[in-house]
Amino acid sequence: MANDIVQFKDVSVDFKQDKKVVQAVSDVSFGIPEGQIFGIAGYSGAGKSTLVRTINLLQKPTSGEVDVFGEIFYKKVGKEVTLISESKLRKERRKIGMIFQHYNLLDEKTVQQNVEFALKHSGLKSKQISEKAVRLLTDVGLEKLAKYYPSQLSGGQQQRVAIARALANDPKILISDEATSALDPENTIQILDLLKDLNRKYQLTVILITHEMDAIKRICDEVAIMDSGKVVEIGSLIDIFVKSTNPVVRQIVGNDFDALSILKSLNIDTNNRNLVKLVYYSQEISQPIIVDLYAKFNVSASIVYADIEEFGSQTVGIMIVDLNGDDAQIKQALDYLNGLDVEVTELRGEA
Ligand SMILES: Nc1ncnc2c1ncn2[C@@H]1O[C@H](COP(=O)(O)OP(=O)(O)OP(=O)(O)O)[C@@H](O)[C@H]1O
Repeated sequence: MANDIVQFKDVSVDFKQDKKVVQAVSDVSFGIPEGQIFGIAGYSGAGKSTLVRTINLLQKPTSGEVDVFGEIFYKKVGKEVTLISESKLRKERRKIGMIFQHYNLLDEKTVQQNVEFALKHSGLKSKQISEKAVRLLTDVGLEKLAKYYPSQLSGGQQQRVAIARALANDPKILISDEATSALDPENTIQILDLLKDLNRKYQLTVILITHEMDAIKRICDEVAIMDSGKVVEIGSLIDIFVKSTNPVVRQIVGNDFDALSILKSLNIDTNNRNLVKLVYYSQEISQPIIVDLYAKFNVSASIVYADIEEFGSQTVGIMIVDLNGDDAQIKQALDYLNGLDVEVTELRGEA
């Protein structure tokens, strides 16, 4: 689409290992909209890092096309290759920052010098470089630690230095490849929230590669699920975590909203019961539903399972209820729920 900052078109990457060929990425096509926090999730070995390394051509595709900033960076159809020039690629790469699980800081340099090092080829004078480094360290909340050495910092603080360094050349895209995987939960949350702040403040497109679903749920706008080199499904958090029925996606993102798996794990048979799944998008709604169904339709709803989860700023609730009452009134009750913007799925006889 026109506002995609990255577009993959039929991208494949093969690696030759001994006599075997490993297809790390297989015919992947999708776009990453500018200004989004876009998650790429999947198990280890799914091809996430390899795919993302094709953006700045750290990895050339075996076939397919990668467009970045609206330009063809690489295109290979048959034997014909179109490739961005070496000098242009060098310039464009500065607009693509990267952070990883390992911080890769220079131990013998201070925090500020680590950031300044990334500005060596920026064309700025040394005073401007210092000022910019201090500004970047302020952005990541480390201005007070500018004179410290990496070994004196916690993992979360070191990752903040790596983020400041990745932002040194004012990138338009920040690729985060498992950047929170080695951090404890508290530092993970702080780094994720920092990425979100930077995304908002600088309209920075963030590509978040992770196997941590909580990270995706906390900050991503959209997510692509990868498995065995392929993209299995792409969508909003609600599309993927709440609505997807793809078994591979469910296996990767969990079954919190998959009624049949929930019932199976609770050992509950759907036959001979009026089990209904209700999904709703507001925290206040669950209690009134139960009360309303009885008051308005004389239908009693006993809760078999209930959960509420946060997806960014969106709250989503799920209840599985067993309805008891007159058939006609149950039907009216379900119609009523549909009208309340509650998604209703009848589960009778499903498993
Ligand atoms: N340079 C390489 N040479 C050979 N095989 C490779 C190379 N890089 C990756 N692979 C293989 O390609 C597949 C995809 O790897 P990739 O690192 O992209 O997956 P991933 O989803 O990012 O997983 P992880 O988070 O573990 O890195 C794996 O089977 C991996 O072993």
